[in-house]
Amino acid sequence: MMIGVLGPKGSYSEKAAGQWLAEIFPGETASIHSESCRDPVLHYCDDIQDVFSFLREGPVDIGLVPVENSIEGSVGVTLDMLLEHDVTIIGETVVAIEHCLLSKGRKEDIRIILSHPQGLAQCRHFLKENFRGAELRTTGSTSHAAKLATEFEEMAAIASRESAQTYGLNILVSNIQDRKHNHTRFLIMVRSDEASAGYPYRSYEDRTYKTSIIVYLDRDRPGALYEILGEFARRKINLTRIESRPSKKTLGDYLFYIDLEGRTSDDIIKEAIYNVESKVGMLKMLGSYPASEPV
Ligand SMILES: O=C(O)C(=O)Cc1ccccc1
Repeated sequence: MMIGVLGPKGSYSEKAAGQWLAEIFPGETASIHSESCRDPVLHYCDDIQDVFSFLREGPVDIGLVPVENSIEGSVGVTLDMLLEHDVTIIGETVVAIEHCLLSKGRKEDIRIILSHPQGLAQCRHFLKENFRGAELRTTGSTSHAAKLATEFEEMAAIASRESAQTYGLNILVSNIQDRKHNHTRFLIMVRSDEASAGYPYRSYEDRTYKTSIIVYLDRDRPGALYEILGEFARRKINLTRIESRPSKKTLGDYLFYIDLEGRTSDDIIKEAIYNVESKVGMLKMLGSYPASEPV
C-alpha cells in the first residue's frame, strides 16, 4: 500500500501519515518504514498537486494532504484539487504543529527564511518582529525547506523538530508560530473507484462520522445559501465547516465546501443532500469518513 505525502522525510504530512496508520491499524507497528501495517510505504511528493496526480496515475494508492490549519485557515490548493480530481475522502487526522527556526548558522546571520506557505503564514508575527529584513521564500514543504537550509549558513527553515534531527540543523528558536495551539487537519483519500472496492480499513461503529461535499449555486439569488443550509438545519444536522472558494469563473462567484456530522448511509443525511442537490448547479460528494478525535 503506497501513501502519497508531501516530502521529503520530516514533513508534518509524514507525521500525519504515521498517526493515521496507528489509528486504523491499532496494535500493529505504526512505523511507516517497516513491512508491517499491511506494508504501507510512503511516496514523497514535491507538492500537493503531485499527491493528487500520483493518486490518479499511480503508484500512490492513498493520498494524504493538509486541508486546513487553526491559524491560517484552509489550504486553497487542496480545496481546488478536491474539486478537480475524482477522489473520495476516507479519513482525516489532526496533527499538533510546533514550528521551529532551523539553521546551520547563527540567528544574527540569517538573511533568507524558507518554508511551505502555510509555515510562513503561521509565523507571520514572529517573522515581522525578528526578521523584518529577511527574504522569505516558499518551498513545497517544510522538510524541503529544512533540506535546502543545510546548504547555506545564512538560510533558515521554518520546520519541525524532526526535520532538525533529520537534516542536522540547529534549532535557533522553537515554537515560533503566532499562536501556541497550532493544529493542521489532514485528509486521507483514495481514487473514487477504489472507495467502492471497500479499501482495507475497518468501519468504526463507535466513532462520529463526517460527510464532505462541494456545492455550486450557479445562479446567485437572495437567500440561496440560506435555503441550502436550511435543508441541514431543519433536520438538526450539525455543520462542522463551511468555506467559500472562488469558482475561478468570475470575481464574486464561489463554490462552497461543507463538512457535516453524519454519514451518507444515514437516511436523514441522504435526504438532506438529495434536497440540496435539487437546488444547486452542482453538488460533489467527497465522502463520509470517521471524524478525528477532538484536539
Ligand atoms: O510542509 C509540510 O511539512 C506539510 O506537511 C504541510 C504543512 C505545512 C505547514 C503546517 C502544516 C502542514
